[in-house]
Amino acid sequence: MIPFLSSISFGRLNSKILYNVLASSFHNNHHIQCRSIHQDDSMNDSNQDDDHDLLNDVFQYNLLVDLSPKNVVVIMPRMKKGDLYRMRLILKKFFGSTNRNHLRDYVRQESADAVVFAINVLRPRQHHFFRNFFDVEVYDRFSTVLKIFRERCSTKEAKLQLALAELEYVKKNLHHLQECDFSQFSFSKSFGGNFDTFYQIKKQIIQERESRLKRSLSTVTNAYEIKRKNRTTMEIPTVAVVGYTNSGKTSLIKALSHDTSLQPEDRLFATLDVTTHQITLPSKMKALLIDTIGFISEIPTTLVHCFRSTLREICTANLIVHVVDASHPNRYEQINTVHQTLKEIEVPEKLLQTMIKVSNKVDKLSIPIDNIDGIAISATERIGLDKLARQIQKGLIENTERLAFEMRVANGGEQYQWLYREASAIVEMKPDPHDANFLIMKVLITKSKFGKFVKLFHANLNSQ
Ligand SMILES: Nc1nc2c(ncn2[C@@H]2O[C@H](COP(=O)(O)OP(=O)(O)OP(=O)(O)O)[C@@H](O)[C@H]2O)c(=O)[nH]1
Ligand SMILES: [Mg+2]
Repeated sequence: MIPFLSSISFGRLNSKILYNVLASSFHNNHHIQCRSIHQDDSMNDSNQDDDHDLLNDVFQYNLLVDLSPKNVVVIMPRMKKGDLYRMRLILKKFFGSTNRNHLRDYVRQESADAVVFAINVLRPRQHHFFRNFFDVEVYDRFSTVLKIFRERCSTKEAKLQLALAELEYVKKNLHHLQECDFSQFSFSKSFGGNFDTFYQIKKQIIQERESRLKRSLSTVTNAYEIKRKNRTTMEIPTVAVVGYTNSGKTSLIKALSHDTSLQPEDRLFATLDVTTHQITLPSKMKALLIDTIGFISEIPTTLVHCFRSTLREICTANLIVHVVDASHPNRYEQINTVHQTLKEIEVPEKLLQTMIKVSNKVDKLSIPIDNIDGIAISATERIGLDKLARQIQKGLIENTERLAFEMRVANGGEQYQWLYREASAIVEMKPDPHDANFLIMKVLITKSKFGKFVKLFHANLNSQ
């Protein structure tokens, strides 16, 4: 059965009818068809951008379909993002309005198994109300993202980080619980007290669990740090591949590294663990590409913070490659989201300035490649990969202050052996035309190793 996802969006406050209905069906997550049923002509004045946003958001919620092949109704307030004040008013109006009966009829008519509110966080009271009112599972944006993370994360670190994020969510909302009417529950008896006692006990349990989780996380993170430091001492430069979720980061890494274990997927948050993959650049210099978690707009900051230790890989990389899905209608918003998130996790200014922007999926575009911003590539069709590899190499050489130098060494001699072992890359090696016992070697080397070489062999060299 093809999962069916439909969306209901509330109209502007001053419109007579509060919502219009969008119904969409998905085929293998690739294709979206939308039919808009306007309840009232006043909705027809909605500008196209709004509808565009709406469709895009509906598309984002296909991730839910992916998790549970059921019918899902998405309720989407028509308002500017982040306009919390209006959001509250809309919800308030909705609470008191007979429109909710329309919505319930709609949910029943579509035989929906879940209702998603396309807003960041529903208050517990609202959640509780809607859960009973619709008599199906109710999600907000935060719990949707958490649900997906929970289903997909596999490493110990990701699991601990997620548990911490969930706890943040519970903690943040705990004081709102006081607004709820819990008279129907029997907890006060079992806790031997009133709500305050219950609240205090809950708070204490949460605090204890939080410190336990933080302790375990720091052990795991330490092990992770040791690995990272080992990499640093190996002096293999690292490149963090970042971007909006589903932009093609994993596909690009797979194309550059030929690592068949990588599985790009057409779903949001396919990658939830940071992994590294070795590549060889045109100069034969080795580099490690770091596959990272995709960013998403309006991701709750608590979640970003909990993944901070994982995302620290980005801050400590030698270069950042930003992958943009050039075929996505909302690519500019996605670019902004990525920039904002990078700022939020405090990526050093130098890395931001030297960041390489890559426009992926150009095979899906009809415009000429020259008109595309950044380095135009297609990871799956292997377009533009050589140019990108050269650009990565250039960026790495500059950011890691590596030097290129050429010298004449005895074939098989001490200097030859040392350079062979220690240089980042042997760019070129050819016999000396005047003496077959000697070679002309062109190498890439770190500044510190260059110093060592000079000291060890008392060489008088000029780097390039
Ligand atoms: N047509 C086309 N599709 C691509 C290209 N690159 C990636 N894709 C598809 O886009 C989808 C997402 O690719 P991924 O590589 O998993 O994207 P990601 O950025 O790693 O996604 P997350 O890990 O979820 O953040 C997959 O279905 C890929 O096959 C491309 O150049 N052209
Ligand atoms: Mg990925």
